[in-house]
Amino acid sequence: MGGNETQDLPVINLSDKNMKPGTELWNSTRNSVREAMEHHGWFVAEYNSFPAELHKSVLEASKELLDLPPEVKVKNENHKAGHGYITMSSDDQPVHEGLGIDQANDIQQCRRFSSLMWPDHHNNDRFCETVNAYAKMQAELEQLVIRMLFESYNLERYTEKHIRGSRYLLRLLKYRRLPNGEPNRKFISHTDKSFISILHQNHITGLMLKSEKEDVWYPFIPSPTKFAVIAGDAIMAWSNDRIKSCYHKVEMESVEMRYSFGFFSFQENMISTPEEMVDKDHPLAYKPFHHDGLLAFYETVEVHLKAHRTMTKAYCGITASSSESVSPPPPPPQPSSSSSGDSREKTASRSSDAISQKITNT
Ligand SMILES: O=C(O)CCC(=O)C(=O)O
Ligand SMILES: [Fe+2]
Repeated sequence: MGGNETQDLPVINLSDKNMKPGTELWNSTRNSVREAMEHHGWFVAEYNSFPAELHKSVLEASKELLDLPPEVKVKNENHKAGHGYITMSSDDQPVHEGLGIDQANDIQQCRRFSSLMWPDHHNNDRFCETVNAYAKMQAELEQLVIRMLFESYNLERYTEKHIRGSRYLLRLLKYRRLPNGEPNRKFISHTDKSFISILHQNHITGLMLKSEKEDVWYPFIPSPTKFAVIAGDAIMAWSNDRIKSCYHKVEMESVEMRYSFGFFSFQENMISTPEEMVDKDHPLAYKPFHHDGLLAFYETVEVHLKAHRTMTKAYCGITASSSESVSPPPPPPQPSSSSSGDSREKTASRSSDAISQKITNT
């Protein structure tokens, strides 16, 4: 695991009604967000600007969905890796599963998804409305973080275009302890390939977040109003390495099921490092790139490299020899065959529990 563990999570309250742009409270919160992202690569948002029942209802919706038989869940095919059905098993038992709902903030996409999962049910409205309301709430939180971060770098002129070009993936995840009673450590340390990821969950612990500057693992303490906001590989490149993408993993020991909700933002516009991010201490480190191109590239690298953010450097990094001419890396293949909110290792075989891991659509 590496590093020590500590309990003092960096928590930032993002739901104060008085926190309007331009106020002192906004400015100090904005500065805390930037500081935490640069120091740790993540922070915990205390956020309650949504109906309290939404956490409960998205949890019920997840259970209902993930309880479907595997032959139904695999129907959620998506040519974008990590957007479909993901499963890992131990002793032939699924111990980790995830289903992605691409563009879940769009009700039509939720309807398309639910009619695939429940073709015989005429009434999927409740499921659709729940996941859609949940994704919209998460998108608001993500956009609040983007607004604050961009402003903290005096880059607010890019905010609206960035938000308009954002695409969101909601992934509903379920974890159980291994059949032999051992803790589930299948979800190994990795960085997400998103711009920003937001993780939220039920009451079962297990998520660990590594602090970039402290080299310490923090166990996330769940609550319905606590969200782990973490930097993905794309924001690392955009920020010219001022914000490093966050290594995180799941180690869960409970006999009770752990459910979590991953919300991942991706950028449709070309991503290029603003010149304000470059100075003599921070020479330009990345070429402009397409997010989908980065995701597609990650799909081509060897399994043991996928979890590592260093691959972003390999894709669009500027090395001493390439710094002379900054030409963008190739765009993604058409139609886009990219993506994923994560890049967990696909075949993390460990002799102790004979992991057999199957990932669909990745
Ligand atoms: O279950 C969690 O809390 C983590 C999920 C995650 O890291 C991912 O889906 O990339
Ligand atoms: Fe992740």
